[in-house]
Parts: sequence; structure tokens; C-alpha cells
Amino acid sequence: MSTLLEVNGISVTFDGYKAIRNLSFNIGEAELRAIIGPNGAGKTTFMDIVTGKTRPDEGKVIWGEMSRNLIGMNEAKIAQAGIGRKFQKPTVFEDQSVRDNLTMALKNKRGWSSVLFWKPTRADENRVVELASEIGLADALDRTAGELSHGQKQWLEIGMLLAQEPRLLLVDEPAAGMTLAEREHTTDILKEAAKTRAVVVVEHDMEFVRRLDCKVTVLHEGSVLAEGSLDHVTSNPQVIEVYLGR
Ligand SMILES: Nc1ncnc2c1ncn2[C@@H]1O[C@H](COP(=O)(O)OP(=O)(O)OP(=O)(O)O)[C@@H](O)[C@H]1O
Repeated sequence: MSTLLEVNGISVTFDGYKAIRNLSFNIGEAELRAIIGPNGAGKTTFMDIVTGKTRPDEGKVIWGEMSRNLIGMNEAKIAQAGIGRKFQKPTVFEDQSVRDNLTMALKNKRGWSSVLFWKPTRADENRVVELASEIGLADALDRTAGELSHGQKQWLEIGMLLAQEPRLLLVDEPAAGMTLAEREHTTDILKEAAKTRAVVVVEHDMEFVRRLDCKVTVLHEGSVLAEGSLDHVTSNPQVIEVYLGR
């Protein structure tokens, strides 16, 4: 598998505290990866660095075939380069229908210049239906987003991000606040999405991570402590000590 994202020697200090210490690891094209680690391990800061929200003191984030360094690029440029981020809380337009939310996400993909005069084509309408079915909301297209359950809102937001066709999707704690059935469906959506793009999931819920059935990176004190299958990392004595033993 070729590398899509390479985090190379990243360090970040907040008020004298080194939150990220010489962090290095790679994400492949069309890879599903889980990132776990105890509170304060640096998971959110890692996503903030990749998306341009936080600038590291040292290191590079190398992206794509052209090996562009993302450090120093602003958040909008990084999003345009193909990196989407799903925050923990869903941020859908509550007063709009599922269809309109997905349509707006397609519209955003076209950029600001075309936004004013943009009208969805038949192909766009079909894409909206396709996206709704990918996220399990085909029957809810005309429902108002505000009426959806928490899990459904999360899926809608994932659909809105997929509408923008990112090559890398970063997802922050998708399982939080979901029922078991919702968590299972979320796993399916993320696994399916990762067939055609890289998906990186930060998650505390171990059962959810097990169902993702993918390579796991364990962070601790801002560095990679272990990497491999969930069984491999959870049998590592250091991981047990710093993370699972708590
Ligand atoms: N803006 C900031 N200013 C000061 N310290 C920060 C800032 N952001 C993060 N930190 C510190 O950096 C460390 C890493 O935090 P981070 O939020 O990345 O961890 P995390 O692994 O996402 O934790 P959690 O699982 O609790 O979300 C923590 O010690 C945190 O307190």
C-alpha cells in the first residue's frame, strides 16, 4: 500500500509542556486506521496538526504523490487538498432536510466562485441519493435533520464530508453517545468509506475499535507506543501498563 500521509518527527509544546514528542507514523491510501491512547496522549493534537489548526514546533506532515508538506498551509488549503475532519459533535443544518444538507455539501465542493449561481444537476441529485444510501439514510431524505437521532445526525455529517470526496477522513470519537445498533452501523459506514479513501478514527471505545478490524496506533505522551492489530497492541505490556491497566 502506498503512503498517503506521513507524519515525520512532529513535536509541539504548549506552555512548556511537550504534548507531541517526535511523533512519526504513516497512513496508506484506502486504509482504515484506529488511533487510541489514554487521555492527554495527543490524539486531538495530532488531528489539529494535520488539519492546520495547530502548528508544530518541529517536523513535517507529508501529503500525497507530490509529497507536499502541509505544515504552514492554512486550514482551508488543507481541506481543499483532500483532508476532511469529523468533529465529535454533529454540525448539520438542523432546519434543513437530509437532502438539502447533502446537496449543500456537494455545492461547497465546487468552491466559492460557483456557489451563488449553482443549481444541482441530475447527476448531483443522483449523487445525493447515492450518499444517503451509503450512510443508511435513503428513507430519511426528506426528513428535517433536527428530527434525526444523534447517530443519524452523525451519519449525515459523515455523508456531507464524503460528498466533498476527501482522500483522507479524520473522525473523532464517532461511537460516543450512540446505541449499540448505531455503533454497528457506523462501523459499516467507515469500513465502506475506507475502501476508496483513507479513514483515521480516534476512539476510546475498544469494542468499536475491535469491530473496525484494522491496524491500530497507540499514542502515549505524544509518541507512538505500539502499532499493529488490536490483539497485538493490547498484549503489549507497556500498553497494558499505561493504558489498559488504568
Ligand atoms: N491548546 C492547548 N494548550 C495547552 N495544552 C494543551 C492544548 N491542547 C492540548 N493540550 C495538552 O496537550 C496534551 C495532549 O492533549 P490532546 O487533547 O491532544 O490529547 P488526547 O489524546 O486527544 O486526549 P483525550 O483522549 O482526553 O481527548 C494534554 O496534556 C493537553 O492538556
